[in-house]
Amino acid sequence: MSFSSCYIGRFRRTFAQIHSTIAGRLNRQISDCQKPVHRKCTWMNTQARLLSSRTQHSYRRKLVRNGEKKQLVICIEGNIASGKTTCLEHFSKTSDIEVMTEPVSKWRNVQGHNPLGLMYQDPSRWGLTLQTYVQLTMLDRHLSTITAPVRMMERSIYSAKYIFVENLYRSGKMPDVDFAVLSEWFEWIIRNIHIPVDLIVYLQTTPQICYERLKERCREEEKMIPMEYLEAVHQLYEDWLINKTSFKVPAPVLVIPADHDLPKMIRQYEENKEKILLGRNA
Ligand SMILES: Nc1ncnc2c1ncn2[C@@H]1O[C@H](COP(=O)(O)OP(=O)(O)O)[C@@H](O)[C@H]1O
Ligand SMILES: O=c1ccn([C@H]2C[C@H](O)[C@@H](COP(=O)(O)O)O2)c(=O)[nH]1
Repeated sequence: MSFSSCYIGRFRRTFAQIHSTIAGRLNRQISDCQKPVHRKCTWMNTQARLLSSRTQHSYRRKLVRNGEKKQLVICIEGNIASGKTTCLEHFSKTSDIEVMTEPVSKWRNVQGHNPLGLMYQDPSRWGLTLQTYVQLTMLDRHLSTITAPVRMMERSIYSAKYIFVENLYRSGKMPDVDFAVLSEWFEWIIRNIHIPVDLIVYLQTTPQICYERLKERCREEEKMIPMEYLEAVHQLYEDWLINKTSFKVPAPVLVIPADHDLPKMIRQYEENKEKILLGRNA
């Protein structure tokens, strides 16, 4: 087999895997968000109907998650090492809440490769690779079946794009063409797939505290992260969720100050539990 046919064969297999992952998570129905339509059709038919519906009507139809019901989806957002996983651990003890951490283990090992580590070593070369995989795995998380009345998940497909892709691009570490490809992928996803988020819980920290916690956690790939990186991520989060000057915020935001020690954080989580369970920020 020639090098090119072997390469094309591998590309086709990878594309088929990605396609079946996403398609498998989707209900093969189309929905207009206000008026759900319950028509069964194939993935290809769905695409065809989406296209035709867009040309004929002003409202937009989106693909929906398998078995989508009225469960609440809460996304926990915050800087690296702000305490998101620790927060989820706390709420995992509550009945009726399903917690879902970020798929970091996948980002550290995809078929024996470590895109997270590669990205930190050479962001210009590997930023696109990591963020493409982050986008896929986060989409997979958003579309997976919810098994409890409330789902709390760590970060979202939105922060992957609005914080991490944006940071790579703004810092000059992502070439224009990589940013354009990722942006078109992202825009297609949010235009065509319904990704419900009911509340964003923002763990608001100072970059200095995150730096200390990052050092304490000591994840191998993150050893070279400088303070400036955490400051840039912090500013992007503040502009998105507090100042609301950068990107559209997909849900109401509940801000929890998170520089405090663990006992105080747990008290704050308990104080905010009812709001979180109701998906409210006030
Ligand atoms: N309130 C806190 N005070 C001190 N250390 C904390 C606190 N919350 C978390 N940590 C520690 O900080 C590190 C990062 O926390 P983690 O929950 O993994 O953050 P994230 O998931 O946001 O990256 C971990 O070592 C964790 O034990
Ligand atoms: O889109 C993303 C999301 C996360 N990362 C990096 C940042 C951290 O090194 C790890 C996991 O983040 P935590 O805040 O510790 O959960 O993944 C990224 O590069 N791009």
